[in-house]
Amino acid sequence: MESCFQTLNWEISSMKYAMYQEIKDQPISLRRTIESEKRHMEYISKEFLNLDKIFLIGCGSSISTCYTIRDAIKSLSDINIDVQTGFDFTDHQYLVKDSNMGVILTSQSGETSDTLSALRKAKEYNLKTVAITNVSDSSMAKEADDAIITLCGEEVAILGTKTYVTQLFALYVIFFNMIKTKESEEILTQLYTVPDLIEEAIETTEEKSKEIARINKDVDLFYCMGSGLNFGLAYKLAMTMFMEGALKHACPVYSGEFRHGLIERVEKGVTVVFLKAGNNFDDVTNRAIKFCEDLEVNSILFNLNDYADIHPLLTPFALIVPLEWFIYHLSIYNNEDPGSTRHIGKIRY
Ligand SMILES: N[C@@H]1[C@@H](O)[C@H](O)[C@@H](COP(=O)(O)O)O[C@@H]1O
Repeated sequence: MESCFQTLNWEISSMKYAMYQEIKDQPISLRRTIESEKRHMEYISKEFLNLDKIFLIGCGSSISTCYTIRDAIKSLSDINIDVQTGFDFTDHQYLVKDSNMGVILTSQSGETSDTLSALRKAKEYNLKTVAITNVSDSSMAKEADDAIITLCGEEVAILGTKTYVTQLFALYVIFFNMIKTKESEEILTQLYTVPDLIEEAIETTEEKSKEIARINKDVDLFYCMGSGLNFGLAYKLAMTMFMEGALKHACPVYSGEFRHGLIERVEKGVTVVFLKAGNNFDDVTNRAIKFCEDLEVNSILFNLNDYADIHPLLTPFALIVPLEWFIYHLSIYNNEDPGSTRHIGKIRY
């Protein structure tokens, strides 16, 4: 498949860090990917429909999309999905040759060694494999049985912006096409409004997020909490956005686990970022928010209802841009380039 890099000619402003332009590139990346890969994703959806089990493999930003789709569809269907890191799949997964299972490997670069070795193991056991990657001539794109190529152009910022939304989008198309209910069809219809939604959020959410960043610029540790499908986003926020991007300490917490650890640490001076979908997934998150309020914890709330009027199972698409602006400006307030890296590059160790 022809590389998309030569055809994209976006101007990178020399005055801003790479992440700035990459936030802005998200709508065009989505539109190009939809135009080029929509039918292909629907085909993969059919191919994977009758499998006994589907493994989703990735790491960092890429595994966060796997957690999100797993948790988004589990309230609507009993599709058997198992999310694993490449290392776990390679080192600890028992497999039987020729079993009726499939593996979807998510990787911006298509080269991450742990995910690549999982692909090679899946092939050794003759399982169906599909890579979702941003690099059309990467090892994963070449070695998997099939590959969905996200057309984002080069992504420089370490934490993953446009590759995150397009990868997540591809997983939604694949899995929501497997569920034929009225609700899933409504979600699929709304999914195709996401490029417009993101375009609008890029224009309208920066100032508010910048202010949140200013207020919290000296915070050292951010706990990131969500339940249901928002756990995947909380994971991405902590692992790649705060730690890799803003170089701040952070820890993802599943809201259901709040009272088994973090509850003993919350007090005035501790900061918790809550992600809310505004539906009944949020019961346990709401209880944690109330508990923290009573203890004067520094709570930062990103709630779907404040940003978009879409189905709660699409929440990550509505919250990602305000979160990106928050991380972008938090980094600037701390004199850090949000896209740079200290020890690990875009192409891995
Ligand atoms: N520092 C990077 C992360 O930012 C990235 O999310 C992850 C997965 O990379 P890829 O999606 O290319 O497999 O690898 C590294 O850990």
